[in-house]
Amino acid sequence: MFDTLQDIVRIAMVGKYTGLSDSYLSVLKALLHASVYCHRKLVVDWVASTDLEDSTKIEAPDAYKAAWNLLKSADGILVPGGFGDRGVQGKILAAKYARENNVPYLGICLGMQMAVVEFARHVMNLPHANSTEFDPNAKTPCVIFMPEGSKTHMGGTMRLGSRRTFFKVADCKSAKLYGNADYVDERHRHRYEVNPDMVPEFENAGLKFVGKDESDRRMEIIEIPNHQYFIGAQFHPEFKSRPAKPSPLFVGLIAASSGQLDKVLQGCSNGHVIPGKHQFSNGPYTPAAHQNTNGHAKKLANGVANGTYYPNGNGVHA
Ligand SMILES: NC(=O)CC[C@H](N)C(=O)O
Repeated sequence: MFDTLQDIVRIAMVGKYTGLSDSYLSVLKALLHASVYCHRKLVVDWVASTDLEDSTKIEAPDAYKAAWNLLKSADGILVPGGFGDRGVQGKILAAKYARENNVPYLGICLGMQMAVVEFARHVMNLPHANSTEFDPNAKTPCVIFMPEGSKTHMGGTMRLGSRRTFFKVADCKSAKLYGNADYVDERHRHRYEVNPDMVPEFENAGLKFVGKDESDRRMEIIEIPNHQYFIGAQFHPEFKSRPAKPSPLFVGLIAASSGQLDKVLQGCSNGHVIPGKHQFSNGPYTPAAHQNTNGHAKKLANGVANGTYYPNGNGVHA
């Protein structure tokens, strides 16, 4: 199927490239599933985020030029999840470029958090905005350590696994892509989150938090409504993408990057949901159901410690 596709869609994937991690491979597969759905031949240009940074311009001007050329010739930009501060500035620059030039953008986990920092710095004029992951004493902490976590017990306190996101804005792009669902269960893996106290400021400036958790205090999906496709998710939609069930947010990215978003969104509101539309028939967590489906007791323990856990039985822990 892939080999018969002619029209190319070019996605710049901006990350750290010191060896491909499993999570990048999942993102790659999710891009592929969505591209086949949109009848496009996927070309992924790997852009090392450090190469976009000013320091590279001086130290390795050719790498800097090559990275920016790749970014600028992409139809869409994806910034995946990650940990550690190397290359973070480059991710912020990629989000800025996408936002300012109306280029489709999908930010996943760290890619969403950096889009929030970028928006604070350059739209809201808050030059000291940062995540406390990268500056624990940030003057404007717009991404903060999750209160229920513990800095001294890293492994066990990550917010992990399937959690529920409730759509707060009915006519936003992401809700439509998910088939106008009221909520969706997706997988998580993070320790930091958008500072809920800054949400009204962000929303007044035009960054909308269209998906939140059940507490309404944890931000799950961002959108810039007047941009062609600028979406960030705190969760990892790539983990539930399958060849015949592409992830809706990835379909949105590829559709926007190949001039098909309106058609896809129209299809969604006419009831033609993307085959990847997630199963919503799952009840809230029960230990027996969870253990019967996959038996990952360790993940279960983490999940329960950090709030409500929603198994959904369709490959959540695959
Ligand atoms: N998976 C990720 O991208 C994690 C993002 C960020 N490092 C956090 O812990 O919240």
